[in-house]
Amino acid sequence: MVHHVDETIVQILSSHKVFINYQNTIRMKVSTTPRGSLIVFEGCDRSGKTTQCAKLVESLQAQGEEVKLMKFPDRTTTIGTLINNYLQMSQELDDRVVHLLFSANRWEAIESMKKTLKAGTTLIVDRYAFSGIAYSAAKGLDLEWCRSPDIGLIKPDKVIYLSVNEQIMSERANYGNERYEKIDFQKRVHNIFLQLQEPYWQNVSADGSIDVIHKEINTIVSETIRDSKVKPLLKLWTDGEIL
Ligand SMILES: Nc1ncnc2c1ncn2[C@@H]1O[C@H](COP(=O)(O)OP(=O)(O)OP(=O)(O)O)[C@@H](O)[C@H]1O
Ligand SMILES: Cc1cn([C@H]2C[C@H](O)[C@@H](COP(=O)(O)O)O2)c(=O)[nH]c1=O
Repeated sequence: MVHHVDETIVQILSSHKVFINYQNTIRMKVSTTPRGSLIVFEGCDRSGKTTQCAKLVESLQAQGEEVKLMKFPDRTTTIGTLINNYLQMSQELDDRVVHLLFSANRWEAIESMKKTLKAGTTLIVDRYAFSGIAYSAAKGLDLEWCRSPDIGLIKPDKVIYLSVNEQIMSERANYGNERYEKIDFQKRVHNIFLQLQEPYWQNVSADGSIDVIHKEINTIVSETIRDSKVKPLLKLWTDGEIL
């Protein structure tokens, strides 16, 4: 039994889920690992997401963080293969069908994401549910209809939105090869992304050099990882904790 535990010690212990009761005695000790953070990158095509995700993973690893990179769509699964064929225009699908496939492609990853985060590994994710809404709503589908299949996924700790001038993006390598890579369509996508922003979003202007953008992102993400360690994992767009 411990009496009159110092405030600093109380804070350190509670961040590791060791609780002190009202008499300042140690009540319970559950030795759980602090969780990893869910960091999502969003933006239009060729805004630099993949480049920045790779640099971030490299620098976090160099700082000693456990970190894993993921990407949506994950084109390696059966659902991902259908999506890939659609994006490369070798297959036509109804807009609603492909929207639901993109969402299903995220749901098929949820158990592994949950396990990874709970084990203390930070996930860096290249596109998530916000792309799902932005691209489908830009085709004219109802925005709230587009949101509904992704309700209950894991809520990100931070969404980093990379914004780049559409003309600059269109001049980047291989632009135009896939279905959505047209300037007017990307402008509509960008406007919908702006409507989706919530307090946990951070806009980063990505017109500048790769290294300058990386430095800004690194600062944002280091703070997020530090702050989210003791927060519960929440569900996206609905109340509740991910158990
Ligand atoms: N800040 C930058 N300045 C100049 N070129 C860049 C910058 N960031 C990325 N690029 C280049 O632009 C191209 C697209 O970058 P990247 O693949 O990272 O974008 P993306 O957002 O992941 O694209 P997509 O969503 O279309 O797959 C690449 O050739 C990359 O080297
Ligand atoms: C996740 C997701 C993506 N899209 C669109 C956005 C891009 O045009 C492609 C994916 O391209 P990437 O180079 O692999 O990033 O798919 C979408 O329409 N809906 C989604 O949910």
